Amino acid sequence: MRQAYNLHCYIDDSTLIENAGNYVAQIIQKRWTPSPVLVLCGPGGNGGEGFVVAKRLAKSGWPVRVAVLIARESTVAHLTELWDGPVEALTPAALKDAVLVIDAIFGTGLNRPLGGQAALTLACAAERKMTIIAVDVPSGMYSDTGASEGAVPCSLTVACFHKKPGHLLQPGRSLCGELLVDSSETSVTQSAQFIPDTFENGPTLWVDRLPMLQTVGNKYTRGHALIWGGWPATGAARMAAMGASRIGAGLTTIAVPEVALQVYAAALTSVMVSPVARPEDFGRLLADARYTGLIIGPGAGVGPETRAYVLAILRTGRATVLDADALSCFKDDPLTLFNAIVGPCVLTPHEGEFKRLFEGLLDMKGDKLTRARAAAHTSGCTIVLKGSDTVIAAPDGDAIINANAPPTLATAGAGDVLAGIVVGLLAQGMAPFYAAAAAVWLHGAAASSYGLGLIAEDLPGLLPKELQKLQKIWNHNY
Ligand SMILES: NC(=O)C1=CN([C@@H]2O[C@H](COP(=O)(O)OP(=O)(O)OC[C@H]3O[C@@H](n4cnc5c(N)ncnc54)[C@H](O)[C@@H]3O)[C@@H](O)[C@H]2O)[C@@H](O)CC1
Ligand SMILES: Nc1ncnc2c1ncn2[C@@H]1O[C@H](COP(=O)(O)OP(=O)(O)O)[C@@H](O)[C@H]1O
Ligand SMILES: [K+]
Repeated sequence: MRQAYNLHCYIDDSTLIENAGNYVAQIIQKRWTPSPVLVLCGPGGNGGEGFVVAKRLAKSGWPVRVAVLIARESTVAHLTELWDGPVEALTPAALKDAVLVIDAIFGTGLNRPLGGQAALTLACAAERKMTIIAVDVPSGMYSDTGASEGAVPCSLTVACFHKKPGHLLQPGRSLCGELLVDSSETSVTQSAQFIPDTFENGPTLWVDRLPMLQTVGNKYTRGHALIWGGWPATGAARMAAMGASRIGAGLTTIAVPEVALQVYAAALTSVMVSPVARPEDFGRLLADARYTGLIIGPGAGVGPETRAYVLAILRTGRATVLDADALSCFKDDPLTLFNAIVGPCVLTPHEGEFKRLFEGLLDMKGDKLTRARAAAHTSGCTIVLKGSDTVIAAPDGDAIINANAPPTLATAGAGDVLAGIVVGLLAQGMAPFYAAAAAVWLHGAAASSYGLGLIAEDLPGLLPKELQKLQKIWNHNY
């Protein structure tokens, strides 16, 4: 499983360069009819792959020109041998009549902003709306982080050997355009020697850990999710409850302040409501060990009451999700929160909430993967740092990047449903890191299946179809 999802590692080897270049050329030949190609080659392995692309296309009769960033004598000797045709200087003038521009300037070796003629030429190609095909990564994009210093949007990126984090993290993912991966036998064999700690989210990572129904089970054996329901924003907890129920929690209860009882009760049917008149009532509820997954935050409100309920929940040591206001209310005192965490816990912040909680503790200028990992380490929790490139990070350093979420999820309440899905899986006994990853993926898949016009209320009802698809994978594998 780990090998298949390796997102790190680069092998500087001429056989691999030859294979990668040939793969890119094959893709180009499959997708385009012979047309004028300009291959932009840098001084390292990426440039070497460019030479191989040029050689292969030229051999097939394509009109190919090659432009190099620095004099051929200065590039790595064994790479220049890959192309024995003429070369031009890599400047905007080289673009001339090219129809396809192959960006083989820099790959994973980039360690500073793209500048000079390389940046000018790519910017000029982008401005002229030429078709740009990136070899491995768009030059100027950092493969470890997806950050860009000078990269331009490409039509197609052909990742060599395997995906890197930058192919999935923004803005890198958007800059890549369509992404294809060279999964040839050699590349898979070569990357198998690495032990990765960063994965792309997908069922392979967690399908065998999903809760399975037992023929002789009852609703209690499927777990009981308890949600703190705030007031007056009651919709948030109700959406979380529907997420928890649809993902399979046998029972879902919302604990609500008495003032809100009628609102909640009138709006719910299978989800139960339990009134809490005084803080002690909530303590009594929590003492019932049949609540196997607890969540607080959606619509909870930011204030001392929410803080007190968060700490009461954490004292149980049971599997917990802290979302939204449960995070924001510890803005000035995050260590009190982290010190109180003694059991399995998932934090699901969006960037705003993340900043509130971790600003004084972590370097906020770091990339998303690094920040999520550092937050997981600092808090001792699984972190779900949300967005179009949600990162799920575990305290032990493993991290998963999610890439299946459509932008229709940028709608009020989508995060509340996600938090509910996570707690629903926790309540059924799934471990936090995998529950978080499965929830994020199912949330993205559900939203994708709907298309435009999605609102948060739609999401829970879309989960059954996605679960049924996963069951087919599970049945096939096990
Ligand atoms: N129907 C309902 O009852 C709803 C209730 N909600 C609840 O409303 C409360 C406030 O939630 P909000 O999410 O509005 O949070 P907040 O109001 O706490 O934070 C939003 C602020 O953070 C900033 N921010 C920075 N990066 C952001 C990002 N990537 N995504 C979102 N905001 C970002 C925004 O600019 C904004 O100023 C929570 O309790 C939430 O559960 C919302 O979920 C919406 C639906
Ligand atoms: N542009 C986007 N593309 C994909 N997913 C997104 C995008 N914007 C937000 N999301 C997802 O939608 C959800 C929004 O959650 P959140 O910001 O907490 O909103 P709310 O509090 O309104 O529920 C998260 O799961 C987030 O990852
Ligand atoms: K490149």
